Amino acid sequence: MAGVIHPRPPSDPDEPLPDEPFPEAALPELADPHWMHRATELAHTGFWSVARRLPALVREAIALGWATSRRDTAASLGLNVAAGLLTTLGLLATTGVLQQLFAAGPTPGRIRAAMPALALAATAVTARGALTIAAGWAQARLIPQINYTVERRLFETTSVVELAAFDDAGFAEEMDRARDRGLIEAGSLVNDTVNLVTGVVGVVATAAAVTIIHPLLLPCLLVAAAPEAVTAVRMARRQHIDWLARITRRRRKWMLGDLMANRHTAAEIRAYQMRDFLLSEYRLMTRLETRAELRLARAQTVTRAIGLSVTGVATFGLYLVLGALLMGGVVVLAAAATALLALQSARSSLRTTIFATNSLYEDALYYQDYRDFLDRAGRRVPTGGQRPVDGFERIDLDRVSLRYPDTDGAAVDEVSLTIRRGEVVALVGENGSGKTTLAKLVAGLYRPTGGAIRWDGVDAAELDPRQLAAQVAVMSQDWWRFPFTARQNIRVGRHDRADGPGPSVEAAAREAAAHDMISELPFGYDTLLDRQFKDGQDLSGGQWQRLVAARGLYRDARLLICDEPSAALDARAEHALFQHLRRHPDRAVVLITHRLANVRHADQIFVLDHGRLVQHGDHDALMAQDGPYRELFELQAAGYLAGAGEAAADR
Ligand SMILES: Nc1ncnc2c1ncn2[C@@H]1O[C@H](COP(=O)(O)OP(=O)(O)OP(=O)(O)O)[C@@H](O)[C@H]1O
Repeated sequence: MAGVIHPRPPSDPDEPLPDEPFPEAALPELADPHWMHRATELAHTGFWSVARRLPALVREAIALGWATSRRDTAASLGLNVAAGLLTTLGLLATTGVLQQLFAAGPTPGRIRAAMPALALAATAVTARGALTIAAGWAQARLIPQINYTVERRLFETTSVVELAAFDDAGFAEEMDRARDRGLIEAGSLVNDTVNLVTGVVGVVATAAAVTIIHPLLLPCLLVAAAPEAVTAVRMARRQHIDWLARITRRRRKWMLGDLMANRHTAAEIRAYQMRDFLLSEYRLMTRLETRAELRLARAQTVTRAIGLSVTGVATFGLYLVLGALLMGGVVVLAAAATALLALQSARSSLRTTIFATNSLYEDALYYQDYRDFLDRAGRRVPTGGQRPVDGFERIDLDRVSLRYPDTDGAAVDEVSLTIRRGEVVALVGENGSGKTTLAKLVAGLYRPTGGAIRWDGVDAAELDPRQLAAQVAVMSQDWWRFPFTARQNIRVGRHDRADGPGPSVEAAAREAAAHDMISELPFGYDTLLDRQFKDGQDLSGGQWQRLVAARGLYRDARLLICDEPSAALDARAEHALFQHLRRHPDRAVVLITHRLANVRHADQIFVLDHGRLVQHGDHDALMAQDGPYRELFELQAAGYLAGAGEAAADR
């Protein structure tokens, strides 16, 4: 669908819509959601193909339930089966009651004779009700547990897979698919399985009772119940396929609604006066949606009317057959009356079975996405080595390269350099030259696709990955605004650190020039930094960056990587931060910045160009050379000097 621009519907919202549909009316540039492939698969599968896959699906669902809670799974299924047996018993007891009531003799005597069967029927109905309630309770307990289990499994996996997996478009899409629908469908899969079992047990129990009463009644009952079952299948599938066909449009309608009622878009929508445009698109979507709903309602009414007519004829036929059997003395009156009662029970159980079959198949398709994703993600969990690591004297990069998936060239190309404890090392270069990628390689976030990184002579791949990560703090260029309090936002830098060595939250905030700013917040360090919650506050970009710097300093790691740590800081905050990024005997700092004044005092400056290391030395040595460092430095310096000159001229 992507890229196909369909004809636009009338822009005037009051103009009548022509008959032919506009499937891509609003926002035609949007492609279908990735999980639509399952919807299409479903639309093209017939009911009987679905039914054939049922045993495997039921096995899968029961295994999932069993792994989550044996007790609740056994109770959900066992109690429903027991309730089905009581249905049979109830119907048989009812026949007994009717036989006594229709027997010859005075009425009081017949009622007395019917009492034992009546008591049995009442007990069966009551016990059946109690079992059904208990089964419902077990089912209600089971489903949230399953939802929780599959959700936990997913997040345990997504949070441990290697970072490189997130650069793989296929992986990201599978993850979205697993999260979007796969998660929700696991609970439904089990729920629908229990419903299916309940429906099938109901049908079998009714059929058993009818067969015991008289074998000839069973085919009569099946023929009478069949039209309603066929109508239910047709209506359920039609409704489902129609629902699928409208998903894209409903999604667009939801997106338009979200644009008009969203804090983040409110300013832009007003600034560009987009209201009328968005409202007209929304109205159009609503009208198309209403038209589709009416079309479905019309079709469903026709199907229902035909179904009911055929059901009426079949029921009438059943009456005729029962009449003939009665007249011929083949069945007694009581058995015929019970058959009519059984018909109601069979119809309701059949309906449950059919709906559950349809839903179960759909659930299974989406649940498969979840399973596929877990398999794929499981293969991308870094294994790492066993060797312990605690600090370092030197980290050597030996012809290290990294090529991102689906890209032509290497982002980092055979770079060799050494970082020593106690040093401040700067990475410099134009946009896209590979600085951030190189820093992530040093931090162990990516594994090199070529060359090796050695910590005191040991290949990083042999080191325990958790211990290695504990040595590193990264002040990232693209930090996230975590919706926690200011204190938590700093503490997550090393959330499991007990009071002991390392700066306190406040000390780290002071070093990053964030303390005063945090103290001025309404609840100080306990202010929640997310406006979407009560009493939440927003920070400016620069204030957030101070907080991120405080987090990095709080982590108190042996290797501190600062990727543009001051891009959003004002001059005073920047000055304060760099006071704390100076040499420290126990740690090394890798600094990436475009503000070259900040790298002047670095022990080593590495200049990158298109992923390759093109210059190396300290500031004085690099300024003495005619290379890119001096060129970039002088360009920046000239900007400042020109500004100073103009300012002086203005005065
Ligand atoms: N996740 C990724 N997937 C694919 N390519 C990427 C990814 N991240 C970066 N790149 C590419 O790798 C190259 C190096 O990017 P990198 O972010 O390391 O540069 P940089 O020197 O830090 O740039 P800047 O100064 O703009 O921050 C660029 O061409 C970029 O487009």
